[in-house]
Amino acid sequence: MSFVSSPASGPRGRFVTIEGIDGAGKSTQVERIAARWRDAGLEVVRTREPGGTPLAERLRELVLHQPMDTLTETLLVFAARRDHLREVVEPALARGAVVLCDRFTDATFAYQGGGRGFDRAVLAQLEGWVQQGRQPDLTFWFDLAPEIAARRRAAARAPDRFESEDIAFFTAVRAGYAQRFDATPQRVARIDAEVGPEAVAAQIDAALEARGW
Ligand SMILES: Nc1ncnc2c1ncn2[C@@H]1O[C@H](COP(=O)(O)OP(=O)(O)OP(=O)(O)O)[C@@H](O)[C@H]1O
Ligand SMILES: Cc1cn([C@H]2C[C@H](O)[C@@H](COP(=O)(O)O)O2)c(=O)[nH]c1=O
Repeated sequence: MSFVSSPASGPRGRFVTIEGIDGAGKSTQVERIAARWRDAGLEVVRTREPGGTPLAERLRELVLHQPMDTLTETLLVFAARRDHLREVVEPALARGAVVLCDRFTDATFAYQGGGRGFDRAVLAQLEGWVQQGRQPDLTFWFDLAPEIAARRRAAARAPDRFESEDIAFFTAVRAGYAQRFDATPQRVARIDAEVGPEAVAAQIDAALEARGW
C-alpha cells in the first residue's frame, strides 16, 4: 500500500474525512483507522474541523459555545477551514501524507445547509473560494438514526450548541448529508453506524480493501 506517486509527478497524499451526526461513533474509530496506515509506514496527520490550527481551534470554541446567527456560524467555520487548509492539510498532502480529518465541508452542507436551512448556493460559493478545488479523496459517512445518536450522547457528555439541538434538527442534518452525498457517491463509503464498534470497524476495513487501500 503506497499513496506516494512517482517523483516525476511529486508526492501526492490522500485526504480522508469522517462525517456523521453527533454521537455517530467517529471518534471511537479514528485512531484505529490512523493506525492501519501508520503500521503500513505512511505518515498520518490526524486533525479535525472546525479546528486543527491554533486559530481554528479558537474559532471552534466560539462556534460550539457562543450564541450567534447562522451566517456568522457559517463564516466562522469557513474561516477556520481556510486557515486549516493552508497551515495543515495542503502542506501534509504535498509531503505525501494521509490526512485523516474528523469532519470537513460535508458537515457545513449538512449542519448549516440541512440543519439550519442556510442557502446551499451560498455554501457552494464559499466552498469554491476557500478550498480552490480541494475535496476529500474518500469520506466515511457514519449513518445512523438520530434517536440512537441522541441516546449515545446523553450517556457520554454535556452537550455543546449543536448537541443541544432536538431530533428534528438532527433528522434535517442527516438528510443534508444524504443530499450532499447523492452528488458524489464515488468518494463516499456509507457505514451503518447503528451496529457495535467491532462491526463498524469491519465495514471500514471492507471499504478500504475495496479501494485497494
Ligand atoms: N458502534 C457503537 N455502538 C455503541 N456505542 C458507541 C459506538 N461507537 C461509539 N459509541 C459510544 O457513543 C458515544 C459517542 O461516540 P463518539 O464520541 O465516538 O461519537 P462521535 O461521532 O465522535 O461524536 P461527535 O461527532 O459528537 O464528537 C461514546 O460514548 C461511545 O463510547
Ligand atoms: C466542520 C463543521 C462542524 N460543525 C459542527 C458539527 C459538530 O456538532 C461540531 C463539531 O463537533 P465534533 O465533536 O468535533 O464533531 O461542529 C458544523 O456545524 N459545521 C461544520 O462545517
